[in-house]
Amino acid sequence: MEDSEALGFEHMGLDPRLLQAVTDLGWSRPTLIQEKAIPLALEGKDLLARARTGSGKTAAYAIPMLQLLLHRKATGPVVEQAVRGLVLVPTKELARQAQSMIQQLATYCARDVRVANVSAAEDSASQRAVLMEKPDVVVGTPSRILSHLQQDSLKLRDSLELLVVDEADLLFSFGFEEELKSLLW
Ligand SMILES: Nc1ncnc2c1ncn2[C@@H]1O[C@H](COP(=O)(O)OP(=O)(O)OP(=O)(O)O)[C@@H](O)[C@H]1O
Repeated sequence: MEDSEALGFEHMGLDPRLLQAVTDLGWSRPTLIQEKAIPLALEGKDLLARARTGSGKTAAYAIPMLQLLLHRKATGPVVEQAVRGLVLVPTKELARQAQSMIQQLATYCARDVRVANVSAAEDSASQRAVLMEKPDVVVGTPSRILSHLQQDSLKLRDSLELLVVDEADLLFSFGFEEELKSLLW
């Protein structure tokens, strides 16, 4: 956002650990999509957002997701560790990129919010082991997520609170529609 009236990260009510990560990344101000999306997502609104490539969409969903999870852990009743956030992406490469970005933003709160990419190249057994630890956020392609749901290595029904469908147009054009439906309905 080039406008001097832009709402800076420091005025979004973010956890200082997230602000520190943003500073370390050298981001002095939010991009337009971040400025618009983050406050609404923090209010708990459902969003459908569209912006050109490279406009910072990953952080636009990752920052509020991390903030909401941190806030819940800091202020809510103590609840069992569970997968509360799911990020669906169309390809393994995008899963890697999304996880890497989320992980960078979670650098200073990695103990409180754990993020796992189930589409990483490891075998299914290693992924099951990761899922047994109940990471707070799981990133993956629909086919991989569905396969873990079917094997019961991933359970979302009673715990999922935050869902991101990243690159939704690609996800649908890759023919994931049926998998997405079985996942989400
Ligand atoms: N507020 C910001 N200030 C400066 N750089 C930023 C900011 N937010 C994100 N970036 C950087 O912009 C680049 C693009 O971000 P990102 O990959 O999230 O964009 P995207 O919109 O998701 O792109 P794509 O559609 O290709 O996935 C990354 O290198 C990221 O580190």
